[in-house]
Amino acid sequence: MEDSILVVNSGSSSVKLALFDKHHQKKASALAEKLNKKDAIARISGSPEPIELPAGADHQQALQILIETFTRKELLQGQPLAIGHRVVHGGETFREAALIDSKTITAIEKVSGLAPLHNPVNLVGIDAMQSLFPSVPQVAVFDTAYHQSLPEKAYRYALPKHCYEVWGVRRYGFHGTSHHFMAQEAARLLGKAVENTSIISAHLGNGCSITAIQDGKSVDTSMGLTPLEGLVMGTRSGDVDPGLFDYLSGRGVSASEVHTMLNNDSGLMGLSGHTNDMRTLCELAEKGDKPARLAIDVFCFRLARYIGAMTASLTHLDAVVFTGGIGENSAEVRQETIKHLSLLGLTIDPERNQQHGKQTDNRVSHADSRFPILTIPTNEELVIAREASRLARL
Ligand SMILES: Nc1ncnc2c1ncn2[C@@H]1O[C@H](COP(=O)(O)OP(=O)(O)O)[C@@H](O)[C@H]1O
Ligand SMILES: CC(=O)OP(=O)(O)O
Ligand SMILES: [Mg+2]
Repeated sequence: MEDSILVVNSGSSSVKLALFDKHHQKKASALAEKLNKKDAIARISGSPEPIELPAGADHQQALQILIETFTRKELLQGQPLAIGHRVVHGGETFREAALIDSKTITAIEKVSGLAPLHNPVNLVGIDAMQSLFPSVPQVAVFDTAYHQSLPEKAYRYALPKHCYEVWGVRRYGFHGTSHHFMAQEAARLLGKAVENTSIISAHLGNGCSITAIQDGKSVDTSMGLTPLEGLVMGTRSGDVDPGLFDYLSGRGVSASEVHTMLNNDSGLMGLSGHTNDMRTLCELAEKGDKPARLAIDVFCFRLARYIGAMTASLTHLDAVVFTGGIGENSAEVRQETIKHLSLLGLTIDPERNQQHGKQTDNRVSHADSRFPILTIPTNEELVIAREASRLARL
């Protein structure tokens, strides 16, 4: 008898799948990447053999092949009990996860232009799963939902009122599923109730954002109307002067070219001219590559400025938390960032930091640090599986 909950996390060029049992233990996971490219490829975790995808395979094809592989390997027997999807932008409609029906899909479509790298592929994932498993309940878990607690002073831009009232131009915030999980995990590690726990949570993956969490609730965050604002990211610029549009248009660069530049060709990729992969950049910088060093420096300095800024939203602080592929694994990024924050009394313990806090109690801060600094592995898939179970009433 099948007891799986399937989680689908579609990114711009990749799709991640995870299978959980009814008790939310992970049974299997898979990743398909380089989608829509000649060398599209997939892999099931723990299996050494990659799965061949047809050249140029898209999200729909990749999902179908991965589900067939799960079924052939008897990781999935029959239909899952429920399917949870990560959906990046939920606008102001969704304060929490929602069962997917035609109304939910229309609402997701309506805000797709605000997360152009994410929402359209999230919808492809939903459509693919509805075709494969038409009678299974499906749930959308929104990156924006956790940030619906932002106070108005944090979510409004200083723009003419009608921008918000007519067009919904406001800060929404993203990676909420991960930041929410950080609040819960930090509370558990610190032995506190989440309602009394206040942290600064830095989610540093391909997309990067930082959130101030006061007493378990998001009160400020670095991403805005779209997932472009704020920190330096893999290929996204984060904050730039909006005067850039006018300046570059005077030099023959169209708005859509600037959009592509800021989303796809900037950030670590733009500064280094090599790659958006932080691990590779650290290796290159170690060998003396100057653009790679600069990319890391700009990344860490911007992050440090934001950690400082986030303290304005908090009345107390229990910990600064690092997560995401970079936050969990890069001792160098944590060290270089925290170096800028000695005025706040934050200090790193080099040995604990090298071990990513794993051999201790998740702490990478020095005993003298005014506030603890923790590394916590994020687990967006687990949160999505829990939400899917809850809404599907399993
Ligand atoms: N050991 C490491 N050192 C530095 N960076 C790392 C390390 N492991 C992973 N990363 C970086 O993490 C980033 C990807 O983060 P991840 O959270 O997996 O991304 P996504 O947002 O796609 O889920 C990449 O820049 C990658 O280089
Ligand atoms: C919202 C966002 O930036 O997501 P990701 O990090 O998956 O690109
Ligand atoms: Mg991610």
